[in-house]
Amino acid sequence: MNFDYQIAVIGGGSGGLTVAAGAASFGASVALIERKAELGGDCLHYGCMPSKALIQSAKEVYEAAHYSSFTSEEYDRLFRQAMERVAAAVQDVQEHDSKERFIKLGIDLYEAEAAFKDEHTLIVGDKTITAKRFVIATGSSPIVPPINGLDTVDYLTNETIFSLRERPESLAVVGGGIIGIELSQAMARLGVEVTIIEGGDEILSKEDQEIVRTAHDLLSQELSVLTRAKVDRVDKKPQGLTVYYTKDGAEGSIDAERILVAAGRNANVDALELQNAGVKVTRGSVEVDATLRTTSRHIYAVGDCNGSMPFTHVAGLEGKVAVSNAVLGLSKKVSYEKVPWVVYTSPEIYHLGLTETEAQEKYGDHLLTFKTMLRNNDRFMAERHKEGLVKVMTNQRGKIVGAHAIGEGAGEWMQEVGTLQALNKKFQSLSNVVHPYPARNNVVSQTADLYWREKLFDSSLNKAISWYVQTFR
Ligand SMILES: Cc1cc2nc3c(=O)[nH]c(=O)nc-3n(C[C@H](O)[C@H](O)[C@H](O)COP(=O)(O)OP(=O)(O)OC[C@H]3O[C@@H](n4cnc5c(N)ncnc54)[C@H](O)[C@@H]3O)c2cc1C
Ligand SMILES: NC(=O)c1ccc[n+]([C@@H]2O[C@H](COP(=O)([O-])OP(=O)(O)OC[C@H]3O[C@@H](n4cnc5c(N)ncnc54)[C@H](O)[C@@H]3O)[C@@H](O)[C@H]2O)c1
Repeated sequence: MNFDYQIAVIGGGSGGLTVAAGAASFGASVALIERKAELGGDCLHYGCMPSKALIQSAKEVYEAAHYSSFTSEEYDRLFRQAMERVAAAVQDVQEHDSKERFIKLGIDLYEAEAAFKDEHTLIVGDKTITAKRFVIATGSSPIVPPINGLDTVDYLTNETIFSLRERPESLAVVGGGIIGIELSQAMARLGVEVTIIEGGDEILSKEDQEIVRTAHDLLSQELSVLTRAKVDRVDKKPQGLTVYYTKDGAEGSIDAERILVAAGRNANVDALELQNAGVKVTRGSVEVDATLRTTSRHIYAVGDCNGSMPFTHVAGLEGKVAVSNAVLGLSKKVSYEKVPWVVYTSPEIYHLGLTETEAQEKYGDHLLTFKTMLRNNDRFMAERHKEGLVKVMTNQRGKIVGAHAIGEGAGEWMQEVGTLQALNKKFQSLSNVVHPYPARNNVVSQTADLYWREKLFDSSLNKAISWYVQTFR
């Protein structure tokens, strides 16, 4: 059977663009279908890029506020400037992800929503295209929980918050996950009074508990955090709204000008008519095996839509694996064991592998945990950023099973541990690498030194060395 294309990629975000560009570079005929006017997906338009631009602007304002206090009018102006800077940053990257770039690679672009007609046919707007293989990369959208009255207020999500130009006086945030926390801190630093309402026991539920406690304490200095709080309803008021919630059995309420919903993500699968192609959806996401194949063998799924790990670098990783399998015919498996992530709060949080609780469950008495508090490191003392810690867990031989940190710039300097793990090196080998003093990553080698201290202290080798020094030197 003849097909219009060898590969049709649905979705022009982080995952889809990686697949389309990779497939075209190997000489495949490729169709890329994107329902929005621009390529780039959530990361570029409503996610990583605008949020990181906003976080940087907010950080500068926050640091400046240590030296001179701003009036309400000055905060209004700084807020507008921050939002304009966000738009400029998105525009910069948009040029990099331009349609022309992909057309030049020989890819046929379709600007329409795609739906499967049958296993090899897509309806794309008023056209029909066929392909031998498909990669679904349709991403995710914000979950809007069924809260009474929420639909009567003009609530914000990550898709609308970056379009704000006027500073709200106050903001209630539903959800204390990564999105809620990053955006809340940025807003607070731009002069918005923020209250986070989190239904679970703690914010940032996927992080190591000790790291979360530090993050919670530090964030509470800048904004209000309510945990174990269930939002019951939202009432619209002439000026803003009131959020009613139940916390620990008691009812409470807060008034706010705006409300942001950051309550998790839903995979974008509804429009695809996946049943027509025999593709199964499990727990709301496209079901895939370790090679990223769906229940239809010629159809693959990458990125947020498959429910694995909703990060841009994971969409990129999966995109590369999908190219190997769908284009080159390999059966490469994707592994998430060595995938780190960073929460871009101030200070940043770095996450790799198991948390301490998970590692203790898995390794029990065989687990080694090495920890350095930043207050015991010269650079963090010098910069007066002493809050935070580094924690690395290994097995008895030094194989890294988890690494976590909270501290100024942790997203950059902790990746040293991620690189060691990816290269299958033992944690203690870092002790042999000379670090320039007082670079922040000294705190990582300082932590690796603890391995030797633990291993040598009280060991028979240490006793023999002591005997040798005392007897012969
Ligand atoms: C506020 C925020 C901040 C974030 N920050 C970070 C961060 O700092 N680091 C990080 O790693 N991750 C971050 N993420 C997560 C990251 O944005 C996602 O993991 C990433 O965008 C997923 O890429 P994707 O290709 O799966 O989906 P997307 O990038 O969302 O792309 C999917 C594309 O498919 C299109 N589409 C959907 N359905 C159809 C259809 N039927 N037909 C045609 N087109 C369709 C959509 O329009 C979209 O363009 C953040 C997310 C948010 C919301
Ligand atoms: N720095 C980064 O890499 C980065 C930044 C932002 C987002 N992301 C990605 O996006 C994903 C989604 O982020 P997210 O924060 O939306 O989701 P999430 O699932 O991490 O957090 C959602 C939070 O909302 C809470 N919640 C849900 N319904 C609620 C309700 N009705 N009332 C009160 N609380 C409620 C949940 O308990 C949870 O803690 C992240 O897991 C991450 O993978 C990554």
